[in-house]
Amino acid sequence: MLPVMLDLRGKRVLVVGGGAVGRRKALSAFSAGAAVRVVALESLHEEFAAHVSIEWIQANYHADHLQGMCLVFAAATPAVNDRVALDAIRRGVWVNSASDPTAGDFTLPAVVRRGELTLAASTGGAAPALARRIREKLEREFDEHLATWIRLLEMIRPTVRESIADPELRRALLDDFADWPWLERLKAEGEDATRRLMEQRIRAAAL
Ligand SMILES: C[C@@]1(CC(=O)O)C2=NC(=C\c3[nH]c(c(CCC(=O)O)c3CC(=O)O)Cc3[nH]c(c(CC(=O)O)c3CCC(=O)O)/C=C3\N/C(=C\2)[C@@H](CCC(=O)O)[C@]3(C)CC(=O)O)/[C@H]1CCC(=O)O
Ligand SMILES: NC(=O)c1ccc[n+]([C@@H]2O[C@H](COP(=O)([O-])OP(=O)(O)OC[C@H]3O[C@@H](n4cnc5c(N)ncnc54)[C@H](O)[C@@H]3O)[C@@H](O)[C@H]2O)c1
Repeated sequence: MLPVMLDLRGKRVLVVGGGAVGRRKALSAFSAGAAVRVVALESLHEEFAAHVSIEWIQANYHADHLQGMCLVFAAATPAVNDRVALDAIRRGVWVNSASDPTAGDFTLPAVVRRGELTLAASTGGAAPALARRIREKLEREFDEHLATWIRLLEMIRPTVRESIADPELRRALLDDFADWPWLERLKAEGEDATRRLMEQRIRAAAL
């Protein structure tokens, strides 16, 4: 399996099934920028009333629903999901089956997001409940300070590039800023103090 980060902006995504699983997948695809269409037997779920860009079609799934889609999540009953997976594979549309990890092209990992950082845990379908537990553990270990740290690193990187000509020194400094004691410092002293200290170190290295 190849882990990838998909940019779904401007891509059309179909979700078959509007239960808890289908809605979760529709929201994930929507958050990744996709134009999402849900096909389900029941009428529009209230959770989606706020998400006007998610189109909800109350219908029995038909292969025609795959027309123009680049990705499909089968999240209905196992029998329907099997059909969706077969139809999609036949048409060359990438498909995920919520009921059978082997039926489609990919499975979804449990995800933690911290600013620009994404942590994903997958057991490849062996133990989804364990993937969730690992996600919870990662959430505790990597809290919001990590997002701030990454933002700081992104911010000071151009300054390091501009101020330090020696590539060895530049690398050593960036490597040091990306080391764990800085996260501890950030937690203890806050963002402004940490940024000032980083800037001091850059000035000292530039001398
Ligand atoms: C990671 C996560 C992401 C997400 O869905 O967004 C995800 N499942 C999550 C949770 C979860 N799913 C289930 C439980 C109940 C406990 C249990 O059954 O173990 C829990 C735990 C809970 O909810 O606490 C039930 C379940 N899941 C699948 C089946 C069918 C089967 O395998 O037979 C059944 C049985 C259904 C039934 O029998 O009715 C299948 C899949 N679930 C996957 C992903 C893919 C493999 C991921 C991997 O193995 O790493 C895969 C193959 C397909 C896919 O969906 O891509 C999400 C964590 C979200 C979070 O972060 O909290
Ligand atoms: N991946 C996961 O995390 C995970 C977790 C639990 C369950 N599952 C699997 O995901 C699937 C969905 O789970 P759920 O709890 O959301 O189920 P659910 O019963 O709440 O929802 C099923 C949805 O499928 C729709 N549906 C059924 N037949 C259809 C058809 N012919 N055409 C269009 N829509 C149809 C229903 O209208 C409903 O919206 C199941 O197959 C289940 O085994 C996966």
